[in-house]
Amino acid sequence: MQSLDFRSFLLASLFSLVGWLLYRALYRLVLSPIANVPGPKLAALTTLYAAYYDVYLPGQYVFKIKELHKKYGPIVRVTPHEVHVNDVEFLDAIYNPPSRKRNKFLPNLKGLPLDESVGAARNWELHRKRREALNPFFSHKKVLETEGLIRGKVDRFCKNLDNGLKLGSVVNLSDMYFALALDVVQQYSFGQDDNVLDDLQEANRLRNNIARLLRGVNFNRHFSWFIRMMSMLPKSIGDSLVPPGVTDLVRFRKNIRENVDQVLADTENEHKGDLKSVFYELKANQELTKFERAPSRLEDEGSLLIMAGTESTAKSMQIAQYHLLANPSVMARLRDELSKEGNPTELKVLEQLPYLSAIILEANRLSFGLTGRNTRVAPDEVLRYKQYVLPPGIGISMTTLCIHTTEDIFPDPWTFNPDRFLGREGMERRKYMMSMGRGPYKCIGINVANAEMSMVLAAVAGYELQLFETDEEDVKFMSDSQIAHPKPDSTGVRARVVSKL
Ligand code: HEM
Repeated sequence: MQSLDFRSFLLASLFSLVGWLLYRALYRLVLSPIANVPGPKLAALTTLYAAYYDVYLPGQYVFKIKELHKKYGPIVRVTPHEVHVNDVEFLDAIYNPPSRKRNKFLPNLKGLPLDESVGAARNWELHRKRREALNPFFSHKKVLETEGLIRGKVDRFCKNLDNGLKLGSVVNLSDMYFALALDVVQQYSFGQDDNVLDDLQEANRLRNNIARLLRGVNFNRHFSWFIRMMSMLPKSIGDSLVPPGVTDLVRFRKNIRENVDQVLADTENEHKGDLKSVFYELKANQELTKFERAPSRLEDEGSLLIMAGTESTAKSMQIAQYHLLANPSVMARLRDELSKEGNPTELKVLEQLPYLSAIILEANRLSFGLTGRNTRVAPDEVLRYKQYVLPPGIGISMTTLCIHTTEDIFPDPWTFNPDRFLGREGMERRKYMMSMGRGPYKCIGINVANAEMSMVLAAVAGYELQLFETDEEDVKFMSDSQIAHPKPDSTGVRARVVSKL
């Protein structure tokens, strides 16, 4: 009797499950308010379609989406809950509508579990509060005050080039740019750094770890339940099953937590340093609630700051450097511009140089910033795109890939051409740049990144470098995993130091 009851229970559960799946399929394909948006039926039916391109191929969904637009037109349904628009004139409606609210889209925040960081604040109001606490550290004025810190690091960078020249060895510029960006953002955040520029083997190890960690982002985003499940298993079993990127993330966060704890434990501010650094100021900011200053919240904020400040900046610097070395005419024009100004090193002068600024913009364009679907949600507003009505709660995205390779705006888009940002037309074109994001969520570190890039690129132009076993695929956007990844077996941009000019 008991086994009969159990069988009936199983059967009833099975029927309910099948019924629920059928209803869900019907809803997604027919009843959903975005059922009329064109796109592959499989993408409308299940997120596994996106997962196939994101995780299995991997990092190819953004490229597939670009293809889908050729077939389906400027608006495509890319998952059951999300549409993608390929129309630069719709940028502001998604990212920067004056005095209207935009939230972030929950499924896209699951890739990097930094839940309490400013970047993961899903709700516009919470985001604004966190952003306001950070803004003062990133103003242009504040960056000018930290010029000496960046100059010290650029000098250390050049010492590594001098060493390479003396020893006749090959230098790994990717490791060096990574170390530069990491040292700077650590100083900015914690008032001290690990001086990774002095230990390039460590820089190489850390760079590879972070790249591996980022390669895990798409998996985490689609299968966050798996990560949660693994974390419940005994450590010995869990550790052997989790993908390598997750172990790296745990190690990375542990390191950040130690930094945060050191700042919190430094009650006399003995290690505060001369400059105001983010976490020393946040811990003293009485306007923030206790939760906002709690160690675990600060650990998330620190992890985001270090990761965002290091990886993206290092990437843009590598891209600029590669193209400067691969295109002697571009390097010649940069050297000419610098020499006409008396080879300046001051940030205030460097940031006014039009060609150097155009090189930085072009490197940022080809870095593609955050390469995934940068999805927003209008919480209380119906959006309209052509004849399509997009009700509140629907995810709407545009990828930087689509924007930065729009031929009408950026002709011959895969060619490194700083000229496209010069003159009146060039100025006009800048408004379509998305590498730093747009609107209230846009990059907070723009001024820091620009300062680092202009100072180091000007300094390195003073050396004759020759690329060593490096080609464009070492810097090209070939797969998306939060940021652009080059060919999988790339060892970075490497060069021989031929002479000091
Ligand atoms: C060339 C270098 C950089 C690029 C291309 C870049 C790109 C971006 C992009 C696209 C976003 C927007 C994310 C979104 O819309 O959700 C962002 C956010 C952010 N970036 Fe950067 N970034 C760079 C450098 C930096 C630096 C140097 C720092 C720190 C010193 C930094 C810290 C941040 C932070 C904290 C956020 C989150 C801002 C928020 O959610 O309000 N970034 N970055």
